[in-house]
Amino acid sequence: MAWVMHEHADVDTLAASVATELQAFCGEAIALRGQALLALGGGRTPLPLYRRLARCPLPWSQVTLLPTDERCVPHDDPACNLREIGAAFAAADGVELQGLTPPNGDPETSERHARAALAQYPQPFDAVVLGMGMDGHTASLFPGVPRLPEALDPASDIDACRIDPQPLPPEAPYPRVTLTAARLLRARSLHLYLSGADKRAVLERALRSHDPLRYPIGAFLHAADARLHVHWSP
Ligand SMILES: O=C1O[C@H](COP(=O)(O)O)[C@@H](O)[C@H](O)[C@H]1O
Repeated sequence: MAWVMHEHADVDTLAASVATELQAFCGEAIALRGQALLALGGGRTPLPLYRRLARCPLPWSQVTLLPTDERCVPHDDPACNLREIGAAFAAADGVELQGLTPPNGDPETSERHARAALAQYPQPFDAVVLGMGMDGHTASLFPGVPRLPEALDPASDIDACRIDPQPLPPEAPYPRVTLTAARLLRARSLHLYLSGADKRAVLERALRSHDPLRYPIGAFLHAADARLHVHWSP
């Protein structure tokens, strides 16, 4: 089994429990290597977790955060994952935020920008926090996009790629750049953070499906060489 389920009573307990785990991963990484590197999912669901983690005592100037994926919008746009993650970590004094896209969000240069940004950091990530959409996408690995097989290939040496979801998701209708499954799967610890009955139903379908092209989160749930910790609350 490549996944382990952790169920929590409510969203507060979920956020507190995962924040404590991530604090420990950061502390260990800083003690061993002098820095911690986390890739964090965007969207709304994980924001309470990030606000909670930001209040944990850590030497934040030794922590770097990157989004797992980005919408190609200017960095001051409310749809920008980096902007929302940065706001959630306002209490984490000195934390470094690394964007995947240029400040103007130009889609044409976003893939190159993301690869150059990632190349500055050692591998692997100390922790990755993934989210999941109602269509089974995770990061910006959307079902049905032509580049999905390449972006999901666990043996790929590509770290990031541009994705143009078709149709564009109504809640965030933008071209995207995403970290690839290969880069994310190499993380020292891998977490999927979910709440609500609707997302649980999608998760159950992805667990049964074994088709990551239909449910991209399946590439992580059923990965041969990685263990995904699934954290869920009603
Ligand atoms: O567009 C995105 O959606 C997913 C899920 O977001 P949520 O708002 O339903 O929690 C997210 O994991 C991904 O990083 C983001 O870009």
